[in-house]
Amino acid sequence: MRERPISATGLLAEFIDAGMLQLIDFHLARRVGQLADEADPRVLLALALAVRELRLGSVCLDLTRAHELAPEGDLDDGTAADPTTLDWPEPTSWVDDVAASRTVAPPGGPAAPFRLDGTLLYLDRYHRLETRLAAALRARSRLTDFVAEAAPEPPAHLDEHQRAAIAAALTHGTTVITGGPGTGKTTIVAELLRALAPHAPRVALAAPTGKAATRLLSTVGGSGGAVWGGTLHKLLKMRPRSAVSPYSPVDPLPYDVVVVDETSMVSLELMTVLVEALGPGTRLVLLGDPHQLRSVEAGAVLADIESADDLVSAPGGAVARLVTNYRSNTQINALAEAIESGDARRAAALIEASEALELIDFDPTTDPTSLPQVRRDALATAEAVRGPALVGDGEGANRALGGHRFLCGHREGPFGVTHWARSLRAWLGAQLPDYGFDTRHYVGEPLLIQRNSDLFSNGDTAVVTLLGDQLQAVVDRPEGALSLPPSLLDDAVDLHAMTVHKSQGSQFDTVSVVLPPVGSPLLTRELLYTAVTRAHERVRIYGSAEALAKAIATPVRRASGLAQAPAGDAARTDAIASAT
Ligand SMILES: Nc1ncnc2c1ncn2[C@@H]1O[C@H](COP(=O)(O)OP(=O)(O)OP(=O)(O)O)[C@@H](O)[C@H]1O
Repeated sequence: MRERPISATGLLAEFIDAGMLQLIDFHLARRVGQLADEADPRVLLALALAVRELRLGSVCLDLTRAHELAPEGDLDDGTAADPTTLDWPEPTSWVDDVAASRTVAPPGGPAAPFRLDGTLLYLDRYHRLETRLAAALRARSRLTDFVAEAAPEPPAHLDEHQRAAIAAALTHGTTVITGGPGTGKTTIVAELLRALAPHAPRVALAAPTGKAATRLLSTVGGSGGAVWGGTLHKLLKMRPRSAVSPYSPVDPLPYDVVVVDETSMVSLELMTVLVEALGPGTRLVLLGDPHQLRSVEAGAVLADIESADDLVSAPGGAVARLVTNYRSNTQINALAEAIESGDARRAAALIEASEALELIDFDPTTDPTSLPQVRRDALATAEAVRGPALVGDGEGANRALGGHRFLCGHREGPFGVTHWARSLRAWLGAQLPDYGFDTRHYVGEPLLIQRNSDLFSNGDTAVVTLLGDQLQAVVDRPEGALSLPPSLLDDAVDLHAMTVHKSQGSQFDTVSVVLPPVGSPLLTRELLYTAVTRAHERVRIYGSAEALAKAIATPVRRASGLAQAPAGDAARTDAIASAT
């Protein structure tokens, strides 16, 4: 039985019991209701669901589609109820009741903790962020200073989409370049910066993670001119957990061009701060793959911008799409396309027909290392890493580490990283001499770094290597291997398996994906797509055919009003004026 406070009764109790609301959602809605004398359970339900949706990454709740929401978690105890059997309020009168509540105000209306914009219910702060971002992007789309600029002919070896993307970025103030892995996003940034060097000498290359920023900098940093590289937080001089930057249109970022990689991982808040920090003379180029997993915080900004007609649009803005994956084999590309388009039957047929693709069902109650393919991949990778590590070749060990990776959707439980990494290490410890001690470092130990420093980035990997008679952690850095005493990486974690989330931006020859089980909220199309597209030669999917089909049929729904915000919406513009 789920925990439920005695203050929750009636409708709210029903939704808590069904796994649709957590206690935090309930308490927040109830407190706001108390402060504003709001006792209507239908209104409190709307507020609580809006809080829940924000917690899960949506910017708002569409009241007319609330009945499509699924319960969260609690897979094992079977207490999650079928949400269609719940007593959902009738949408039209629900919207009216919510609109009439003192807890809620319309866009541009008086101060209130929640805003109702049409049928979208927001926490006020997120409505303001969305309004500010839409206004800032639209204002940039009206900048025409770059439009007439003479664009040199892009290099002939690039494909037509890549050439069009470079031409777009040369002649627009804001350009969004989307494309799956290996479609040449990084390649064209190098070409773009070369072409821009005469007019745009001050360049900033940024990304949401330190690792992605370093990778971009090392790949394209040598294209000429002075190039700054780092995380978006560093670029914007934002303190941890702060949403404020000292930069603004009055005192903008001092760059001629700002390029952002891995934009799909950028939250609504961070994107708003970024776009508002740009002066009219600064070009903005956003790169990313909108089909990958979204930011940890609320928002799906890249996907919203790509799908909206007028957020980044002519004359000052352009969206360009790259399509050809030059890195992965064609079967992996075809599988990724089938996943992306929601075609589970085609995905299953491709897996059935291809040598490079495998679906392996497994029993979660048995140890993962009871599966022969798991044992083979784990042992082959550990031996390939340990060999060079034993003879002081840290770079070779890191290269071998990129040969294969176990990726899990879950962190905990039988499908999770902790369980898989622990059992893989224990089994390998029985196969290889001096391998896999819990208490001290060992030769060939694969590590995942989880914090940023001046020397390394969160997400970097390292292998413990025997250098002379010393154990050193050799960190894989884009600019070259870095040797450190392993004690400096004591907070790094075991890398026999990692989460799909953490794998974003990385590539491996072979990927083994451990799918979450049917019923898990993490079993989504984006998770599977992200995992599969990390591989360029071979993919093994550990999970049932049902879980595979379910993942492909379940796109992450992140509600936001960004893509639909009507152009020139007076109410929204007024809201900005009153908010700032
Ligand atoms: N037009 C092209 N012809 C041949 N090879 C290409 C072309 N464009 C890119 N490549 C090659 O394809 C590989 C992938 O390119 P790149 O790293 O730029 O893609 P990406 O979109 O940035 O990938 P990811 O997002 O996965 O890092 C590189 O080895 C690059 O040299």
